[in-house]
Amino acid sequence: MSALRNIKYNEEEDGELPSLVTGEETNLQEILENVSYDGGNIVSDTKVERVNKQMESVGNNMKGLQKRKRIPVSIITGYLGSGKSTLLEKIALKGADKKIAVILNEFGDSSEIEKAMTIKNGSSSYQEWLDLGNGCLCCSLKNIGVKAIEDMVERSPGKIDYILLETSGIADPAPIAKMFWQDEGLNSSVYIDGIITVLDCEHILKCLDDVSVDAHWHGDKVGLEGNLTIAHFQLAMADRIIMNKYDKIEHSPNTIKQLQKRIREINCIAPMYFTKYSETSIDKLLDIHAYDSIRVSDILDNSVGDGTIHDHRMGTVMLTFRPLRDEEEYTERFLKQFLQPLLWKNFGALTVLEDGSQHHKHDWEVQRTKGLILIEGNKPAVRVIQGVRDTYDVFPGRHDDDGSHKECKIVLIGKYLEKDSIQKLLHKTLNYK
Ligand SMILES: Nc1nc2c(ncn2[C@@H]2O[C@H](COP(=O)(O)OP(=O)(O)OP(=O)(O)O)[C@@H](O)[C@H]2O)c(=O)[nH]1
Ligand SMILES: [Zn+2]
Repeated sequence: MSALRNIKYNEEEDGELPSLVTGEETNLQEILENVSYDGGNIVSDTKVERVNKQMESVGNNMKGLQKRKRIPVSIITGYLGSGKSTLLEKIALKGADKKIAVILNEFGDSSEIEKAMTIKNGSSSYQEWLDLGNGCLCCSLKNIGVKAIEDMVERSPGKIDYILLETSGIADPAPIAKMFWQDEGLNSSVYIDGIITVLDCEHILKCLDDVSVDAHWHGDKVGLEGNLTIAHFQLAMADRIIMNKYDKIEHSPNTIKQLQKRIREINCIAPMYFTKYSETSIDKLLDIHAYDSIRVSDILDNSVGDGTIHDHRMGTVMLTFRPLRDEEEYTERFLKQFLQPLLWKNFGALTVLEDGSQHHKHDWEVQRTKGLILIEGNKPAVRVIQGVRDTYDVFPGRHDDDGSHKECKIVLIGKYLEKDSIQKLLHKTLNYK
């Protein structure tokens, strides 16, 4: 940001000063009309113009700075009793040098109030709390939550480096993640950095296999349609998976293997960490940029497995395909004829059989989309696609320096996805031979 130059009068630049005006001159009016002056200094118009330009660029830089100082929000989700609060406390302790605001979104359980929202600033902490009352962000309290977060950021300018938002144990994180995207106001002051899902190693398999729709878990009804539980959604949306309560399974290697396989079938891209009492280093959890373009290539590269579906209820589909020929194929074909039908028309739910009858399969739904799209042609470009349910955003990507990416890659995590129908649609759209 260029410092403002001094605009005091100086002879060579501003020409000679008009003779002193005593007020007794007969042609006083005429003299005054010929003098141009700016705020007490008599300087040339060019200088005034130059200063205004500088003011403008300083203003833009300030806005840019303001813009840059957006605060990352990490959403911490996971089943009741999985260890979310334990994780929060660990992060707050380890992050004592960082200024962290913690927001709790419990089901109006007043005992949570003492765990109020704290902004840890070294030793002292500001006790303020955000009570979202009886209900949860994912179902009904969105706007209150958005407003409260905005107020909090306004109230403490420069005092917050990170926001950790703990959802209630049976909240679906997708609508909460979308809220950060869709709300212009929020979009200016905060951004969603990633979703951290805490699992209870001892109970999670039982919960995922609990097919009776009215399954009870800790006394809360959580069975959803089609034998899916909230745990499926919390897992599908995870950008980091904390396999907590490892002490409960550490002596049975089979359980550990079975657990890893099962979790990977649902979400094969999020890094997984086994922990005891949510003990893990915080640089694995903060600043992960899971929702913008910075890290998407390594996220896609580190995905394990081939993304074939085992748990048809909720699984990951991963497709790699040739770079797109040009901008037109990207917008007219890839976006309009592949991605949008996939996200918006619960494509695949309704299939017309040979005899013309309609066969209504389970409604399928993409929970999370991440894509790295290479566009060739005379204006080569890289696009990063980030999606939550039916909302997607496109960011300019960066050609990796070593040019290791030769193909496009897209990962979809969702309900009842069928890899071959999606593959067929893609091949048809890009008329693969
Ligand atoms: N054995 C064992 N217990 C744990 C571990 N982590 C947390 N706990 C205990 O599990 C219980 C629940 O932990 P919380 O951190 O309150 O879990 P939570 O997800 O915040 O629970 P809700 O807020 O009710 O959704 C507490 O008694 C913790 O001490 C662990 O790794 N091993
Ligand atoms: Zn909810």
